[in-house]
Amino acid sequence: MTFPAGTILGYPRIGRQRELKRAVESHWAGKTDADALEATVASLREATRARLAELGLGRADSSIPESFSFYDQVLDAAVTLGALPTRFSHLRREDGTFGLDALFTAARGDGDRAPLEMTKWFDTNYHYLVPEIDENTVFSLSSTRFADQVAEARADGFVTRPVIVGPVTFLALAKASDEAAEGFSPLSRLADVLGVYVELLAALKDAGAEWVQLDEPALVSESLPYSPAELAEATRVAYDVLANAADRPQILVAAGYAQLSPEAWSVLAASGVDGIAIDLRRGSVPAAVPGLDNKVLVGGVIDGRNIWRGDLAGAFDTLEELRALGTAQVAAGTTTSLQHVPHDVADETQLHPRLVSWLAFADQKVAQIVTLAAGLVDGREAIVGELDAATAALADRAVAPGVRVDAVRARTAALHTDDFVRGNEEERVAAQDAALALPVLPTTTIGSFPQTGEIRKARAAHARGEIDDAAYDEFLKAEISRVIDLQHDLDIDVLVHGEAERNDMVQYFAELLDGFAVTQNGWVQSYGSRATRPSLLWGDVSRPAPMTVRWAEYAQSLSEKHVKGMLTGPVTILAWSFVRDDQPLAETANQAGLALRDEIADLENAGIAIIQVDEPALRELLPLKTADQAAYLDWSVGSFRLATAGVADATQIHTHLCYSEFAVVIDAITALDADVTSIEAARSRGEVIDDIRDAGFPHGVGPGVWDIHSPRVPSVDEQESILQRAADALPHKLIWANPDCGLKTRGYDETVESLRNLVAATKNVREKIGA
Ligand code: MET
Ligand SMILES: [Zn+2]
Repeated sequence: MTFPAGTILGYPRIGRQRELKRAVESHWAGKTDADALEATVASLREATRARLAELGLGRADSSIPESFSFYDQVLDAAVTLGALPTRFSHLRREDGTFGLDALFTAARGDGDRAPLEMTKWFDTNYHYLVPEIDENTVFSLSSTRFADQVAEARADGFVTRPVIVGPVTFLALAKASDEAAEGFSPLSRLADVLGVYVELLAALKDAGAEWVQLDEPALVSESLPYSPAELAEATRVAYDVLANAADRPQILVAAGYAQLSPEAWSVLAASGVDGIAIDLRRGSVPAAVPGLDNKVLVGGVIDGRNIWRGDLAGAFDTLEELRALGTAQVAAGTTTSLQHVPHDVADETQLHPRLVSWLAFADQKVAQIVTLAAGLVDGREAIVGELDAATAALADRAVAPGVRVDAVRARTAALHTDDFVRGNEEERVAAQDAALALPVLPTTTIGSFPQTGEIRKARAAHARGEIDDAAYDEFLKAEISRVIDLQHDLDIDVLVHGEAERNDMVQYFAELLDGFAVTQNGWVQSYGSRATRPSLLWGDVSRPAPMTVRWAEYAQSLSEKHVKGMLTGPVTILAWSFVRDDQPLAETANQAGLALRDEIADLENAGIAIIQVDEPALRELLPLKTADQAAYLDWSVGSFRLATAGVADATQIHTHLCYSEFAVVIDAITALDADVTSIEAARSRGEVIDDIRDAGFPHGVGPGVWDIHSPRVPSVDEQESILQRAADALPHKLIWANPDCGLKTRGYDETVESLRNLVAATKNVREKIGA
């Protein structure tokens, strides 16, 4: 059984108009029952199949992936393997399976039953749910969903290729449950999950699948708790069992996001699997190794993670190079699932046509795959017109106005090491102490206040032109003044203006900076039913005019206390946009850094004494390969320093990072040289404080005492205990009291109560430490 000449590793599942979001949220709200939801998503899958066939993928040759998920693909695997934590056992049905209610409850929690933890999927902004495994986890085939979807497609005249997280990646991404013994490693349960995968393969075959795709991106990563050698050995064990299963479809193992480790590559080549899909954008053509002669090799030459039309001729060259490895067949593929890009450039009506001609969203990438596949079958001559058109678009992009701006380039070229260095820390501390007159354990928040329906309505009305600029300004001023009054009432020490003017912490800046475009429909799933709309960073970045100064100045005019200036940092602006791929990220980051530096100078001149530059994405972009990490940290930290190093000693720079894996990037966080850093701490009840102490972190630090990701109101005691833990471990002078992250997703009732408790907790601790 051969493989099609071209395929994609997965397709966006949220729907062109975010139909999935609407359908599941309506179900969660109790407005639609499970049957209605199932019917809606079945029609969504039907539309996806029809669209992919229309774009040129074969209906019956397994080239269309079945990559639908209600919430997350790792959760789907956990449910199918029966591997939900015991706190959800009661949701198992009489026939032993888990239904939709179990899936959603594991994702979202239920009263005291905490949801599965969520974390970033490799170096993307997509979040998966972390399986919890221990010695006693019972694995058993607990859902027929994958097989049902194959059958559904069959009935519709399609032979699709189910996409499932593979056994090694499933366990490598899991964490030991709270019940596990100290030192337990989830991967030690490999032999036990394999039996279930064997059963699953048989069920898929029975339903009509001819190929199955097992995703094993763990095999590219050097950032997991297992070495490449351990992961390769697990791969050997796993695929020996699966390849020898008596009753199975052909197996394609897919490993995108970076170069497959040489160890895993050799193991997979020597194994009995039928195909291997590799990433040739972030990886290169691998070495010839024994066992390839009977394999299909899917060359990931179309980038699943960016939105550029790119170099199609170069992609075809790479496929031809792959043929020299002597595999049974070479097919054209995407590097990863297309779940990381929006659906269709054709849905954008406001973008400049010239920019549009350089872009490829998911549907355009499918068409590129179809072109490359035709070239593999019929020869380069057959597709030369398409290859040349893509090359011409690249050439046009290189010379278009705005892509390279001399004045911007002259500035980055003239940068000097001094531009990245702030004044001596001791002098800074003295100057800030004198200038700011803050109490011990100052209280503050991370920036945003609740984004009420009223705010969203006003923003939309303004965007539609229903209220004019003056009226919208008045609205925002009233909102700022309300938020300032509230903080006065709560007796918070360092205030914020609340960020009501921002639709999103990156897009707001993208709209005001040169070099960016924003989309109308470019939604990308972030987690569950949540999607973001990344901006397109296509040209040289500069700041035509101040972006936040007016609001900061107005807010400061309403208070005797300090109001923080609030900016998004250069690394996060890059990480949460689709960035240009025609120059090193370091150059783009410095351009953004300089734009922010100008903004910070203007804020300082306007009398803002404390300026916060958020970098929640600093950890996320950390390369998966250890060899690449130092260079990344160098330019990312550098761009933050470039943004912030121009201020006077007396101006206090804050930064905010919302994750607790502090230890992983502690040196980089120290090197940011911010005066104060706020981080996530509440979910682990302050565990990260020990890392901060052990590292001898020299700057101010605000370990979040309230987990804002949950609607729960943390009590005074709860917040006090985390703050007390900090006071016991760290010099009191360094500690700040604040929530975990911004409050924009919270409601006002819980916000006011939680902040009141935070202030009370802080006052209690101050008293105890005699401050
Ligand atoms: C994801 S980090 C968010 C920081 C931002 N200043 C806010 O409060 O919303
Ligand atoms: Zn945050």
